[in-house]
Amino acid sequence: MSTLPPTLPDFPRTLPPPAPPYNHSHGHGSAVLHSVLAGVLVFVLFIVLAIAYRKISRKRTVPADLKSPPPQPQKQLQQFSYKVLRRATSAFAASNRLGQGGFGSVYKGVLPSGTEIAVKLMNGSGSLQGEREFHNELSLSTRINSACGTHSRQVISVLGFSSHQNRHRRKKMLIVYEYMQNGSLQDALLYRKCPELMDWKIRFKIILDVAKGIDYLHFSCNPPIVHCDIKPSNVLLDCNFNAKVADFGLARVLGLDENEIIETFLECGEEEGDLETEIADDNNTDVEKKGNTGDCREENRSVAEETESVMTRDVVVNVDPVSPESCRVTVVDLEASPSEYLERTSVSDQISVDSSNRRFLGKKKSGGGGGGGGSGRDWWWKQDNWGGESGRVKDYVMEWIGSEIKKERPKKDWLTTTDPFSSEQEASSANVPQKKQKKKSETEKKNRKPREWWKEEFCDELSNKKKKKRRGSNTGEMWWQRDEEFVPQKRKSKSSSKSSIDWWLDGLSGEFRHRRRNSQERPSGEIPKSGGISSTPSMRGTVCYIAPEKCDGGQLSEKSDVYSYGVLLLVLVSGRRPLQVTASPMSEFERANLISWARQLARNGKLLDLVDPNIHSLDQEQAMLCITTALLCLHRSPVKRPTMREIVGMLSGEAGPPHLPFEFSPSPPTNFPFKSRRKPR
Ligand SMILES: Nc1ncnc2c1ncn2[C@@H]1O[C@H](COP(=O)(O)OP(=O)(O)OP(=O)(O)O)[C@@H](O)[C@H]1O
Repeated sequence: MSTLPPTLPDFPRTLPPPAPPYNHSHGHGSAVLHSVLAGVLVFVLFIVLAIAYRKISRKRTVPADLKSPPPQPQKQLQQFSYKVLRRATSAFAASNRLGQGGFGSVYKGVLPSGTEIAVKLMNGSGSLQGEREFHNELSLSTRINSACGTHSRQVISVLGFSSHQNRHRRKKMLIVYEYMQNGSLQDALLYRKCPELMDWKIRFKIILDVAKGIDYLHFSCNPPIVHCDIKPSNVLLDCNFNAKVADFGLARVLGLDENEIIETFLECGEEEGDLETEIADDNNTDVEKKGNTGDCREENRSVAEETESVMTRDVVVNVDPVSPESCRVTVVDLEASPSEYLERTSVSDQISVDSSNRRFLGKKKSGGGGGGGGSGRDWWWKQDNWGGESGRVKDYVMEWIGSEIKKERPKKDWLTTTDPFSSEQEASSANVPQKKQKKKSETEKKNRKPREWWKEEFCDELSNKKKKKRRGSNTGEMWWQRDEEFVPQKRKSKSSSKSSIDWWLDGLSGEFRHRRRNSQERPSGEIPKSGGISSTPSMRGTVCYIAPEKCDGGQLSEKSDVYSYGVLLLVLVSGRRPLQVTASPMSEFERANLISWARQLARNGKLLDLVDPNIHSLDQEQAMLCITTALLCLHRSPVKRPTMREIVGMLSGEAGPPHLPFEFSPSPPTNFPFKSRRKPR
């Protein structure tokens, strides 16, 4: 019997739908798509990162041609802490004060290592110009330390700096220099009258040292550095009277913009003030307010000043950067009210000029003047131009001469003796009522402001003399009128309209007014920009020492230092200031302007009359050499001045002696009146 297996329920035979046949090409495509997408993403990310990286790295690395100047101050100069410098100078004690400049005081200090230093404390609060000078000086010093190769023995060494800001955000900027035991040449020669400087050998060495120092800046530094403010107070003397050129606050690197030089220094780190330093700040302010009471050098100076017949006082110079022709000088005495100051005006040979910020600075050299005044010469002042009480250079000199002569008038009325009207007055003096009248008018006359009486008496006298001269009478002619005769014919005819005082002022580096010169007279024949606008952003220098072309919109060049060096040479040989009236007689008045006097002596063949009578062991040949070189340096045209290298050659005897400029040769023109000093090779 067969049993059939039970039939399985008839399940619907539904098979799952067949899996879609595997599409090989589709799967491959999406994988490719994914990988492409990922690739694009990576690529984009890479691009973004690359751009970001480039941006960041561009910020960090400035192209080499835009970097200027390469040396960073922090790397080159030591950054001292304010505390260290404060301790070194006994909290800037008055007894340690060495002197005062335009933007602050200089103090003597001793570092813990025993090194003697001089610390210039620049009070930067509110003075942008002070800050700029600070950075400029640091920058230039770094450059001199690094870029100019071996440091010159004739240029001051800057050891370091400190920039400190206290809680009240008052900025103190300090520069540390090597200490120069004999201070500035100005002090040593003109105030202290150091006996050592009466030795010709030492004077001549200083002359040579300064020339070498400037030569180093012009020829060993690349690009050359123009000091822009060569004057006796910027020449410092060490214990052996070796001279060094100092103060680079106004110096410039040829071809570099001032801002480029300074920029790197603006990022200098500033120390945060702590309580101790702030207390010191307060003390310091007191010290500065009290002034210098214990410095024996200051005492010497004031004694010297009392004995001097001419009091000196600094003035403020305003040079408009837009129109340099409006070069103005203002005589300021802070102790006098603006209306008073004219009465107390005196001579100045130390005027710092800077127009970049229209800030003006000056420092008083002595009290006195027309009637008392301050004690001690040190003060500093900075402020914006205050209008009203200013005048042109000519006005200033006229005022100054006026005040000088006024002082002398009670003794000798030398001006009125040549006055054609004075004799008439004297003739009528027998008449008593007229006498009273005369007395009254004389008191009125005496009470006039210098400007007024100068104009009335002196200028009237000049015009009378001129009238006389035109009529054929040459008697009583004044020397500055004769000066015109020595001007080359071409110039003379051009400038016939100039007043006589203009020629006098010309000798005072006062060619401020010779604005339109022909292009050949300018260095490299460059043509002045229209409107007389200076190609340099600011004009800087010291009146009497500043080269005429600098006030004339001329381009900055090494030759302006050469001019200033020429004035310094004359000051060193003669032992006097460039502008000085020492007594009332006419003969002394003629000597008031050192440059004009030197030129006049050269024409008369009496160069040696210029030599300081206090000098001993004089080498006449060297003295003649110095004065002749000075006259060459003082040439009106910068291109005709010798270079500092040539000057060093002439003075050291390595080059042939200079020839007296033709216009100064006593007729017939002769060669230089001494033997060749050329060293045998
Ligand atoms: N390194 C130094 N060693 C000794 N004395 C110094 C030193 N530096 C400056 N002095 C003294 O301090 C005085 C002031 O110097 P500073 O350079 O501040 O001003 P200045 O050159 O006289 O005037 P200005 O700032 O208007 O050019 C100098 O005249 C000098 O007597």
